[in-house]
Amino acid sequence: MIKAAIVGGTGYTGGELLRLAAGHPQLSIEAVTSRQAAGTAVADWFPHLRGHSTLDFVESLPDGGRGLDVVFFATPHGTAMHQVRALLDSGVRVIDLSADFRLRDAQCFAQWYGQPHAAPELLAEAVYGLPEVAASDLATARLVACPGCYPTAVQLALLPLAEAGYLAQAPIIADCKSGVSGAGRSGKIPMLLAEAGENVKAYGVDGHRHSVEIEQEVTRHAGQAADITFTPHLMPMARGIHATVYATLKAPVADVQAVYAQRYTETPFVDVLPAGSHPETRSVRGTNVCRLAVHVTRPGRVTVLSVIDNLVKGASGQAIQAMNLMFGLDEAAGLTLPAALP
Ligand SMILES: NC(=O)C1=CN([C@@H]2O[C@H](COP(=O)(O)OP(=O)(O)OC[C@H]3O[C@@H](n4cnc5c(N)ncnc54)[C@H](OP(=O)(O)O)[C@@H]3O)[C@@H](O)[C@H]2O)C=CC1
Ligand SMILES: CC(=O)N[C@@H](CCC(=O)OP(=O)(O)O)C(=O)O
Repeated sequence: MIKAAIVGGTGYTGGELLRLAAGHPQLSIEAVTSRQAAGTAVADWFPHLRGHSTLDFVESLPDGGRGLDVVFFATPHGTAMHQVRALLDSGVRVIDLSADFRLRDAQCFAQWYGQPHAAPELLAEAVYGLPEVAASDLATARLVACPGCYPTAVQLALLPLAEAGYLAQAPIIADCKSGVSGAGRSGKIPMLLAEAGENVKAYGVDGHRHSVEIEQEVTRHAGQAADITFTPHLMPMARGIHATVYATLKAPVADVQAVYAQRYTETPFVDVLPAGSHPETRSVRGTNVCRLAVHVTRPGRVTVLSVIDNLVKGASGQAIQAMNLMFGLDEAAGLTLPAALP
């Protein structure tokens, strides 16, 4: 049994970690923190977890986390980076769902996240935890940076073209839509039903922090610069991301569908749909699956449609997938149920 704790258990991703842990045969959540809910029962906070968790929230990790195998941080950016060093020194591995260890460069982090990095010496060690790329690094990782939700959907859409050397530097356009849970549970006015319902709106067009993360990673997969125009939109739904990614190839490729099918034959959570398909966000709701469809719209131009659940493959499910690989478990342990539909 893996002994784990969650820092930041009252948010959407913390709640999702607890839900997924309830169905995981080898994961035991020993403690879950919240400053505002300390002393109250997890089941009082999350009605769907009644009967699945007997824990009470605690203010901070008991005994500083010592004795645990792994700690998940489901906290806002700028939290984990202050606490990770002590955990690693105690022999506890860390999976951070925030952006604290995603960017390789501390100055770049400071520029996009508006604060200096508190542990820049750990950036080189942190494994960027997209399991479809990093499975072998995850096996030995002490510190894992879970990819952001939009970057997960976009990278999986581009990965086969990037790795095969087919992707041109530009234009590459990622037109993305997200449900409101992507913004967290802290009650921002634009996320209220009366504001987000019956409405679609772009945001962050002049610069979203995920642009730099997407470019950093696609450049790494391609081994050459990738210039990506990324535009997110807020959709009137609770969960889900739909990424429509327009890629330009260096030259026409004979069978792009086969390139995708081949790249993802051994990856349990990427489902390449038959040619001509249009994946739906509801088909992955509550699951760790990314569904992809590839369309060649003219020679050398590819449109990839990619859907994920932002809270599962985009956050907590991906974190558990990474944990499974870190501890030598079945990669899919605890993550196999299909979506609830409709
Ligand atoms: N929502 C999403 O779709 C995705 C989110 N992420 C990332 O995951 C992280 C969590 O997101 P989400 O669950 O949506 O966030 P929420 O705002 O819903 O929850 C944040 C949690 O962190 C706790 N917290 C806040 N500040 C601190 C602090 N200084 N120290 C300790 N605990 C703190 C809060 O509890 P309390 O204040 O009571 O301590 C709460 O439990 C973020 O970094 C987010 O960017 C990543 C991918 C997708
Ligand atoms: C709808 C919405 O607001 N989404 C969030 C992204 C959430 C996420 O996964 O990103 P991080 O983990 O990097 O915070 C946003 O655009 O800021």
